[in-house]
Amino acid sequence: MNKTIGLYWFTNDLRVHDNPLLLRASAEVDQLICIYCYPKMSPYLKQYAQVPEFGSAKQQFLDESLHCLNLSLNALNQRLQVVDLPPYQAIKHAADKLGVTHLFVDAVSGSDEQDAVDKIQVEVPHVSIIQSEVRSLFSAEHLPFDLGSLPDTFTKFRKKVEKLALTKPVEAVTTLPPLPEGLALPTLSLTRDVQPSLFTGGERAGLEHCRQYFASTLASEYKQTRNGLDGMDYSTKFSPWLAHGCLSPKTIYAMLKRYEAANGANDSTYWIYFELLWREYFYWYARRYKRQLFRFGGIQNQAPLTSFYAHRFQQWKKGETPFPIVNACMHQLNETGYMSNRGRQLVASCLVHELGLDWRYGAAYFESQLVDYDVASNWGNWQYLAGVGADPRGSRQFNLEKQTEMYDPHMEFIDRWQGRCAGAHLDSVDMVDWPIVMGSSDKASSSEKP
Ligand SMILES: Cc1cc2nc3c(=O)[nH]c(=O)nc-3n(C[C@H](O)[C@H](O)[C@H](O)COP(=O)(O)OP(=O)(O)OC[C@H]3O[C@@H](n4cnc5c(N)ncnc54)[C@H](O)[C@@H]3O)c2cc1C
Repeated sequence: MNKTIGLYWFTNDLRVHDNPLLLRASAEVDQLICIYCYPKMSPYLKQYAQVPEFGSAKQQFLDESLHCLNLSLNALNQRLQVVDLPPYQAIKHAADKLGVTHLFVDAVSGSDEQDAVDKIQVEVPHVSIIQSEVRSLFSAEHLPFDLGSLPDTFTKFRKKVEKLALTKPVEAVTTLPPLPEGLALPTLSLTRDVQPSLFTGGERAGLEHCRQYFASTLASEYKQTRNGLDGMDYSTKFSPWLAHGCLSPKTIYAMLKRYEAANGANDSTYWIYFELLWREYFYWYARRYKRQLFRFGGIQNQAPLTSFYAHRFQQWKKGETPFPIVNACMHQLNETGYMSNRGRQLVASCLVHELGLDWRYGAAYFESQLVDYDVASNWGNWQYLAGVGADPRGSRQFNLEKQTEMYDPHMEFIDRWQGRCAGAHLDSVDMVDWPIVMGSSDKASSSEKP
């Protein structure tokens, strides 16, 4: 009988523990190839984010996560091939060259990845595609509604799912089929200088972070502290590992339940689950709305009133606006690749309401910089704040002065991140900055005015 050859395409599921799809691959094929297609900045992202490349903290976290995954696979006599090709080309090449019979891929929430899977299904029909949820709390069969009937607000969604029993994390993969010989794909070696950073990528660091978090009492105070702006302890900081799939939400949930059993459940421990449900909502939202996630008019298909002021967008990105709290948050993002949830809400509100910019520019800039960038959570939250998403109130404008009084009353955060930007104005206020060249005809016409 012919050998079956599987190809496991890692996307945002960079782990070996609690990975039901990898477990399935290990049982179902005779040989296995593990690939990851290294992301490149798309022309769309370059245009909207207006940066030539991803932020260095984000890149470093990804590289560390891939390195760690490779080590985990090496321990199972396998290896990760980090491929310098777009997914469709890489998979097609492997299918043509080696006769891949099975493709294993997470049920992705990004529409580009799903388009690649759909194209493979059509163009390489002999490959069986096995897709299942690897990075959500629930699976599609688990949900008490069809995806097409996803509730239009988070609260309705939460009420339907929060009492559902969750399946436990799966047992660790202990063996993997061997790698077939003869696959020549252009691969990348990830040897960058490691810079000091807030987070270390990879499942080992992620699991260690969770253990330490739940070994402390922080979870019992989470609801009171979660709106902090600075520091490691006010919120869980699970997001970078969740976004890359170095941690699964089920693993976190299981640890949370163990913590509650040992220390008691309270509003704060529940609120961690509540926030994971927000993530879950956006995961299904992205799968439900696909490309509408990136549409100016959002899922409401109602384009907001806005304009494009190139200068204002640059000020926002660099943290040189007249709003110190916004500047401080943007400096924090540019330096670390991370920003608090409160900060994200404030800078997004500023971009949309104070600066009058198209929300997609802000979302794209976040995509290029955030160490925890997640397509669903990022674009879903931006839509929500721009009033074109799942917000029942339509739109949210934060009063930046009041927010500063509440969350940074002594301006410590602002000073730490140098948010006070002397003389910052939204637009030019000096006549010499106006881009009008006074020629003779201008003089003539201006002299006609009273
Ligand atoms: C404009 C905007 C863009 C955002 N972009 C992203 C993004 O790209 N990736 C991302 O993971 N989160 C994003 N968020 C959500 C949230 O800000 C981060 O998840 C959170 O700040 C991460 O820090 P933490 O892990 O300490 O969060 P915690 O407060 O400790 O929350 C625990 C977990 O719950 C989930 N969570 C919390 N709040 C939200 C939320 N509003 N939406 C979805 N999930 C949530 C995250 O997985 C988080 O790790 C965005 C929020 C806004 C307002």
